[in-house]
Amino acid sequence: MGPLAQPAGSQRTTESPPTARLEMTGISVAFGGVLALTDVSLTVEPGQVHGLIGPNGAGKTTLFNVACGLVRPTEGRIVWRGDELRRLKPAQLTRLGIARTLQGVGLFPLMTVLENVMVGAHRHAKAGFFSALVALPTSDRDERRLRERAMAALAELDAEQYAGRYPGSLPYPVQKRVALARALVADPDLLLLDEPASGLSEEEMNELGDLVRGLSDRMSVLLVEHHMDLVMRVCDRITVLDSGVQIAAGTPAEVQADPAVTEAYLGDAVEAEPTHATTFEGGATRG
Ligand SMILES: Nc1ncnc2c1ncn2[C@@H]1O[C@H](COP(=O)(O)OP(=O)(O)OP(=O)(O)O)[C@@H](O)[C@H]1O
Repeated sequence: MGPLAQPAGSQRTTESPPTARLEMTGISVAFGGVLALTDVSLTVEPGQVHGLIGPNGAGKTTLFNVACGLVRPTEGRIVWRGDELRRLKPAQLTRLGIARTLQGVGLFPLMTVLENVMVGAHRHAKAGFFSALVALPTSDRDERRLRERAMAALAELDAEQYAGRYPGSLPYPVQKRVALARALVADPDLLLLDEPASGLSEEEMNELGDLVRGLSDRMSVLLVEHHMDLVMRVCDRITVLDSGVQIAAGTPAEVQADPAVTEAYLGDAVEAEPTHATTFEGGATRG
């Protein structure tokens, strides 16, 4: 897969680098009696790839879900492009210039690959299958334009040959590429990626790393990922959570050198099943 070209219809050029900033400040989330996050702050700077890491149960997915409106924080502020998002809902994301891929794949099984990607380009696209059906364009001209954009996104991810197939008939890594094409076709200013490398081979992961790095000249990326090699290679900054609390933040080198981080991961490796062991420094993975 090569670096993604600007999707057709995009307004941005290389002369106008990304300017959108996501600021999450003092975020706390309680699920019943469980404090999943306590006073966590994270800013994704324009055009940066920001990694979010931490051992199992650290609160990564919860913070990711706060960023995409799936979880409402108990406390804290979310500011996107200078505006506070008080009641962020997943259905508003595309219109706000935010796209996401979730853990797993999440493609609609009864739609073709092309239709799945077209849904991603629709500014009112919602999360459900029937909403997605409604979101498909009605006019021939709209449909043609969307189809072209979706095909361009698929082509950039080397997946255009699967356009007419149903997701369930495709290998998992191809499905992941399609899910990424669906997120990118809307030409977002912020891309939220939850464990994009899970289930990928080393070569596919390297390609994904190149792709994510290449995206940063036109969008910011928040990356939740267990594969340390990938995180260290592609991120400009990293936030580390442990037990719902931020224990470190900085460049990959700073985070790697932080004893609190090593300690958190060592504890996790000791508690984890042998097959899920994580070593922070060796780039070993789990998930
Ligand atoms: N819907 C929920 N209801 C109750 N507790 C939850 C819920 N979602 C998460 N939690 C709890 O919140 C804490 C943080 O979970 P979260 O899934 O955000 O961690 P994580 O860092 O993404 O973990 P992993 O790496 O294992 O996916 C955990 O203790 C988890 O059990």
